[in-house]
Amino acid sequence: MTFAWLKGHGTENDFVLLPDHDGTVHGDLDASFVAALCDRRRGIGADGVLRVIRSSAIGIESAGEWFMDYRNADGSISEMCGNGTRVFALHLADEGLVDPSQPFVIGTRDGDKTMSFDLSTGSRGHSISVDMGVPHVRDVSKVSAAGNTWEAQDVRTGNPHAVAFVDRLDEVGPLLTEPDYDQAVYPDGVNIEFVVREGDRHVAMRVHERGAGETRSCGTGACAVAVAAAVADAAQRPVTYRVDVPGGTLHVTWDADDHITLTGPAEIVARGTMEWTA
Ligand SMILES: N[C@@H](CCC[C@H](N)C(=O)O)C(=O)O
Repeated sequence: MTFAWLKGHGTENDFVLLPDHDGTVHGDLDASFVAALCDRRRGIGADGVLRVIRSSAIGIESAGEWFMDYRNADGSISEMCGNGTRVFALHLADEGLVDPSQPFVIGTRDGDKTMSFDLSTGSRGHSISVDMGVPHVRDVSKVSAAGNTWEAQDVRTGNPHAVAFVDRLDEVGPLLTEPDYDQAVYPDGVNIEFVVREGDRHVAMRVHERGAGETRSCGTGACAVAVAAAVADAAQRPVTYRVDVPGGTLHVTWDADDHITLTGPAEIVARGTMEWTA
């Protein structure tokens, strides 16, 4: 099989994009194929795959023509990827498949998301916002790493997150293995964020992602972190947090209508075709 691919990232959370508009190229998108593509030694290398497919072709109801079929680096499916939405939207705009001068909708497994480009700087794609919908704040459980245990706020931003405020980001160790968490609270696994305060409405985080390990950024995670910080701060909404990640900076606004908006950059860095023999 020969297929086209692109490589992009949002604050260094990187993705292989697979154009497959009618679903005829990749079929069911096999998990072992996704894992091989994402492998940083024997594949292209990425934290996840974004298949670009028509909503009608994947059979999921959406007001948007285009569906972000997201897969983690290990081949597992997640409901949502915040950084992925911006990279996906930039690709659609680059290919002339959407008009970036107007907000437009893309489909995801967490429902429809409205994308908006800030074209004011003239550098299209360098500031893209996504309406992430309404977060769900649940209970507190515990997470452990490097011999330490912290309380972690359960926040759902389309996918599950455990947000732990720590004194220093290096006290969680190298995060080469998954931190311990309460499997009764997160039976389907969890993305775990470790957060420090940097100033007023300003935090920094590291993340261990379900299905990908430690990554340089996580958009849904940044949203969960901002929500956890706003809850801890008893902040009046609307409120905006700057969230520094190892791969850059994101901004998260939690509005009076309860919706969260994630804003950050996106870039397409490479493209090619690949011969694949199973
Ligand atoms: N990096 C993503 C989140 C990807 C999905 C996550 N690993 C999960 O399994 O839920 C983001 O930017 O949100």
